[in-house]
Amino acid sequence: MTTTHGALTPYDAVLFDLDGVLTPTAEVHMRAWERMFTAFLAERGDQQPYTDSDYFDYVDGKPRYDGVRSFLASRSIELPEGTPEDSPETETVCGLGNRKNDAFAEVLRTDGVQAYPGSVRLVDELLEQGKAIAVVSSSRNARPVLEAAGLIDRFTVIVDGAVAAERSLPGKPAPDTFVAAAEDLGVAVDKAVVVEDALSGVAAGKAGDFGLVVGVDRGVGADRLTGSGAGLVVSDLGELVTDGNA
Ligand SMILES: O=P(O)(O)OC[C@H]1O[C@@H](O)[C@H](O)[C@@H](O)[C@@H]1O
Repeated sequence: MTTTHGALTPYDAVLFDLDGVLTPTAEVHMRAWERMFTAFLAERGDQQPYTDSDYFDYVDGKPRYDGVRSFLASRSIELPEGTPEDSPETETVCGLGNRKNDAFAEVLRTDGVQAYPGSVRLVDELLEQGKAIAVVSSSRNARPVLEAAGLIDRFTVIVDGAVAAERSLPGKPAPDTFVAAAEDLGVAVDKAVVVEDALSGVAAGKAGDFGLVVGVDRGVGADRLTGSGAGLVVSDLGELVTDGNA
């Protein structure tokens, strides 16, 4: 078995994905996508239902409209792109993405967010050790989610979907958002660790030649995370806490 305690010790910075890594919101995104795509396919009379595999293979970890585009392409469904201003009723790539976002926002409002306790312990230990940390998320909801989870004050560098759009950075699986976060922290990529639960995010870490890519297995499967480039796979970030025993 791979030793996890102390695995982060040689590195200066840790770049955390958010949904599914710090907070259980990957599940909320997943269900919101399922609700939207299931209704969309049913309206079209499509016989092949939307499944969790569709989420993991085409949507997970990617920016909102990239996820829509990627899933529609997998079913050879062509829709106009539209614009981010499209209303959720519009039958466009952007309209469908915004339709899903309404479902996500409703859950966030009604249920709130509790961070994974093991993830909070690791973040706090890294801060105590003086390591640099950042959040790198494809989501435009990253700040509200961090706020709802009570984590926002722990992070000075947050590269989210809105920042990526402002700086014209391509989303995961491209490495650019992680590289930008390392630059913002002033740390070289080979001294930084990427922590990800999505195949697209692990692939981004691998493509960016980061010192280590940690896969967090929240359902994708350890083999697939390793196959996409994870050097280490854990099921909870508490496994990486050293408690002074590194
Ligand atoms: O639509 P948002 O909130 O900008 O999020 C985009 C993506 O953000 C990622 O973090 C999630 O893994 C995806 O499920 C989600 O689709």
